[in-house]
Amino acid sequence: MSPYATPTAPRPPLRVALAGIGVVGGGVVRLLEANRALIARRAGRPIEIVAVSARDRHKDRGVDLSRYRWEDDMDALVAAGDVDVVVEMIGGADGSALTLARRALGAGKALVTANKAMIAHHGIDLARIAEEKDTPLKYEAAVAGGIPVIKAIREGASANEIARVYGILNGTCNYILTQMERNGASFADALAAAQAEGYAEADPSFDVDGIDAAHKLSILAALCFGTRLDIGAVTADGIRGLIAADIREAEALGHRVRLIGMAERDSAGNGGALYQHVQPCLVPADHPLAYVPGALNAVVAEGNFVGRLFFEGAGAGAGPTASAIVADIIDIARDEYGPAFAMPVDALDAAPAADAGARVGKHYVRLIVEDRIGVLAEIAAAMRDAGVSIESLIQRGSEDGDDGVVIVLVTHEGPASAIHAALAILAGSDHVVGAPMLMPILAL
Ligand SMILES: NC(=O)c1ccc[n+]([C@@H]2O[C@H](COP(=O)([O-])OP(=O)(O)OC[C@H]3O[C@@H](n4cnc5c(N)ncnc54)[C@H](O)[C@@H]3O)[C@@H](O)[C@H]2O)c1
Ligand SMILES: N[C@@H](CCO)C(=O)O
Ligand code: NA
Repeated sequence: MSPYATPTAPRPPLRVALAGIGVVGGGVVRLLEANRALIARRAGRPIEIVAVSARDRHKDRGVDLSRYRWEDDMDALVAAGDVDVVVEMIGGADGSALTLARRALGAGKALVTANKAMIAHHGIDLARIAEEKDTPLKYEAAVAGGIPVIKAIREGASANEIARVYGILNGTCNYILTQMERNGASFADALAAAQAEGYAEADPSFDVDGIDAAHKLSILAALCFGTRLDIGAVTADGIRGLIAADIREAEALGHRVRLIGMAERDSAGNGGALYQHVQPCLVPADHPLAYVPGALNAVVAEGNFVGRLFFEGAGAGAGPTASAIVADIIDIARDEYGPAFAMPVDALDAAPAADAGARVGKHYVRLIVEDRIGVLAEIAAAMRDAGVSIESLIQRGSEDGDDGVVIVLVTHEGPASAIHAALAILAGSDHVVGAPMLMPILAL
């Protein structure tokens, strides 16, 4: 039948079961209820919640679940004959979420998930089951929340070879950084506020240690480069080590600090090796990424015909995440789906990991040192011995509550491995207090 044809009989409703009714699950219930009529017109048929399941039936979630069938046991969602789509919003790479996902796909049901940890670790396995069962596996909400970036790259940019993909992939970290930058908030207070807003993972160390962004980056890399997901090849440094002085010094240097995930083909052409790294970086203050505030995310993809694409929008929170999940459900209702990673699993290549230490660029190094004669000479000697050329060096007074003075170095272009070597030398110094902070200065 032509897709333009009016169906002779109304299409039956698409029947959806929701597993995990927390921040995201509550948002999905609210969205499906609020936009029910519009969604039915766009999807060509009604979308109905037929069953819900979570850990605690009696928890107050601010949504009325009494009109939906409650299942204590998630397996019942898979076994039910009246469920077409299972929506997984539990979280965690393994455990209940993975068991549910495998069983749902194995039973030939469509799976929609917001779970980047699970997709990053098990996406290939799950995509294989989906292919074998000819059923959809959709995960728009898993990467950059409400930004339709999976759809944009998988479909809109599918004609392009993509050389590089990068961006702000964690709403919690961006919220913390902008709170520190704009309001002088402490790290702990800003994190608590992000948690209260529902942005953070159940264990917020996944956010602040860069792990959540690494999950998302690995998924983007697979999509952009046609490579097999390899979370083990992604290195991640988080934002725990940042202090207020880093935010100030970055500004004084004409930059802002952002947690950036970047995946790129090795320009040295080492058999298509892939660089995949998450780390706090100095971004030029006039680059669009520097203007991304709060829990927003942004993704930049560079295609060989389309050029630079920039996507920005809410990366976390109930509403935006629900928007992405329901868009996936609508695609399923329209029978619009294809391979999860834009090509069949067997067509994806394995890409070796590129040597991150060989990457050349300018770097920001912040040290806290004892205020005594000879310390600057010691730092300069460590840099010289490791082959690091210093462009500028600033010494500031002591940080509140700290004994030492703050030294900020900007290096000339050089390999990251040389700076690591210099910092390893300085780690042996009695005069360096605490851990240094190293950030690439991006030239975007
Ligand atoms: N919060 C966000 O902004 C956001 C955005 C994008 C993606 N996500 C992802 O969405 C998923 C859910 O996140 P959330 O913020 O809604 O979490 P949440 O903690 O608010 O909700 C999780 C839900 O799963 C249930 N649950 C947890 N463990 C369970 C188990 N073992 N068995 C049965 N039920 C269990 C909980 O009872 C709760 O209802 C995660 O994968 C998260 O990474 C969250
Ligand atoms: N904890 C995640 C949720 C969205 O994936 C974040 O802060 O970005
Ligand atoms: Na998204």
